[in-house]
Amino acid sequence: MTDDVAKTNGTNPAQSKAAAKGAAAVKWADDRLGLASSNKKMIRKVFPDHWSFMLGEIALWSFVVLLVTGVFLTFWFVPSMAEIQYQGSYDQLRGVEMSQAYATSLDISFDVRGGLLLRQMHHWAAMLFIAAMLIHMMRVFVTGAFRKPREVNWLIGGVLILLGVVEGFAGYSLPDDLLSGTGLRIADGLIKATPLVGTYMSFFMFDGEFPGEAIIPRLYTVHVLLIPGLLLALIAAHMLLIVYHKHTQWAGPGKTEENVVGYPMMPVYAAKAGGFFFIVFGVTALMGGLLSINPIWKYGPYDPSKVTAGSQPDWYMGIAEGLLRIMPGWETHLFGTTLSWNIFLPGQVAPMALLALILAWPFLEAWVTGDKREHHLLDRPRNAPTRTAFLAAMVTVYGLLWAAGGNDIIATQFHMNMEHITWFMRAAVFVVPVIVFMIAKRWCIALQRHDNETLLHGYETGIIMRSAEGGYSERHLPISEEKAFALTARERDEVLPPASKTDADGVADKGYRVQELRSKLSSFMYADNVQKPTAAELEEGHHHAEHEHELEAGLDHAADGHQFDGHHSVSDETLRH
Ligand code: HEM
Ligand code: HEM
Repeated sequence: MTDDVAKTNGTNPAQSKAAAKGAAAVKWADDRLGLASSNKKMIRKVFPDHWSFMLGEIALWSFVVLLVTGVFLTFWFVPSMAEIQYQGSYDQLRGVEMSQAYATSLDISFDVRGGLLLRQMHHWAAMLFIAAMLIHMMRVFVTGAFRKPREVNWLIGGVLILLGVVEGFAGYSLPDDLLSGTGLRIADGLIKATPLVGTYMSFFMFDGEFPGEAIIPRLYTVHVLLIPGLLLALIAAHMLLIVYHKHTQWAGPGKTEENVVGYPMMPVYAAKAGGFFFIVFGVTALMGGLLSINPIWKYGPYDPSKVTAGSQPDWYMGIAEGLLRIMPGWETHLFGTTLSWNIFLPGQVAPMALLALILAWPFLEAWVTGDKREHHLLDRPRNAPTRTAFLAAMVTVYGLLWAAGGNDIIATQFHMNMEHITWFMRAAVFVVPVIVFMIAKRWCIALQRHDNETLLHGYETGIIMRSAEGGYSERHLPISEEKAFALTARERDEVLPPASKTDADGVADKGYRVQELRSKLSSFMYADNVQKPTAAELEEGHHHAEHEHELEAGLDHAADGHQFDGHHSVSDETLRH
């Protein structure tokens, strides 16, 4: 800054005076806030470029849209369950007794200018927020971006997704229409199913018997203050950790575990990210303007004696719904109380167990491999077949439960028996993910093999050559150095040797069982993987290719300009890996 001022000093006195004033102001602020030095670093912060890094940003910007539209909604929404008579402009409900929360939600939809747009934008942004988080989480998982040093950010992410879902559910409950109340009724059932303390918890939450008068004002505080505050704090921590760790990158020439290659924050990345905010805002505005969502006027106010046909929860609740629908009606009666496993297991235990398993995966992987190094280069999904297959299995569980949540719709649309669908789903959620796991794992391994083929023998050109003897063969050409580098920029997987019952001195090893489990998991996870070719194999591959080249020398013209240059198909740099 002072350098710039000195330069201007020499040129124009009027300008230099203004610049000196500006510098003084900046110095004043910097002395107190220390921003200049930290900003200097931030400005030069490098961010690698890949489309998949956009997913976290979609989550971020849709959260901003939620904050902005949510604040507007608070101007008109009254979170009260006090009964009033609706007198707004929606004819079909005029004169109906309803809560003030429902009446003001109707007002926002019909009588506040732009209100429906904002309500719908808010709701679409909520859908997008959770979808973006989930897909972002999958990309982090499948590329191994959760490895050291990013495990804490992975766990923060886990809390973010959980809070996001609860926040969405709380929002969905606020308008107090029939769908809201039906959702709350399910939540009440889930809470009551907690063994021993369930009823007390429900009474505590609803301030007495369901539905009571307290739930909407309470959910309102949770929805506009508590959870947004927590989300904001955690997102800030998430971002700070990304800056601190630096972003991961894909392997390629010049990109190592020690550097980050990409665009600087200023001006490129800031402009890109800033522009992206407007795209996300624009898309949600378009959706809010054009696509109807949650038409709360359709079913009327909440009435515990009514249920709606055809009501659907928001998409992210689909799996909870599916779990509840396929669970057999198990109950235990003990000392005059009923333990409702039919609700407790699918409603609380199963979703939490699934989330815990996914969140624990990085730690499980690190324990099995014993790898304590930092990783800044991403794994190609195929190079971690077990991890990728596990994700495929989880997505399958999710999809099946989602379908199970719509078993009534499947039954009516496809003229099927609902009982049959339920029975099918009960078996399918255990069997199909295992099959998917096996297929996905073999698929990854096949792709690894394909990579090795390409490295050793070049890529298939589709050009069929006829030899002097009359035989046909396909022409292969070497891949570029960049590609060869990227393909070989991975490590060999090590499989732990079987555990031994005694240590080196023949004394029984106490940790034997744990070591045995670890080595079994290690061979389950890594033994079938195809390792990248060794330097010697690559060398041999290219000699072989050269030999072929000599044989084919006279027939070379068809390969439209590509020179077969065996020496360069595998560079020295590649061999280093
Ligand atoms: C409110 C929700 C979230 C927001 C706003 C958010 C935002 C971001 C952004 C902008 C990035 C950098 C760009 C990118 O890699 O996409 C990032 C990276 C990351 N996020 Fe999130 N995220 C959220 C939720 C999650 C969740 C649910 C998880 C996982 C459970 C997660 C784990 C991570 C990790 C491990 C990184 C570092 C990845 C790397 O350096 O390659 N995040 N997040
Ligand atoms: C992650 C953040 C958020 C999510 C996922 C979310 C989700 C939702 C959803 C799904 C609804 C139901 C909308 C409908 O009636 O169709 C809703 C309603 C509402 N939200 Fe949010 N919201 C979030 C943040 C906020 C914030 C930060 C505020 C205010 C500061 C807010 C204020 C409201 C209000 C006042 C309503 C009731 C309006 C109405 O339904 O008529 N929300 N929210």
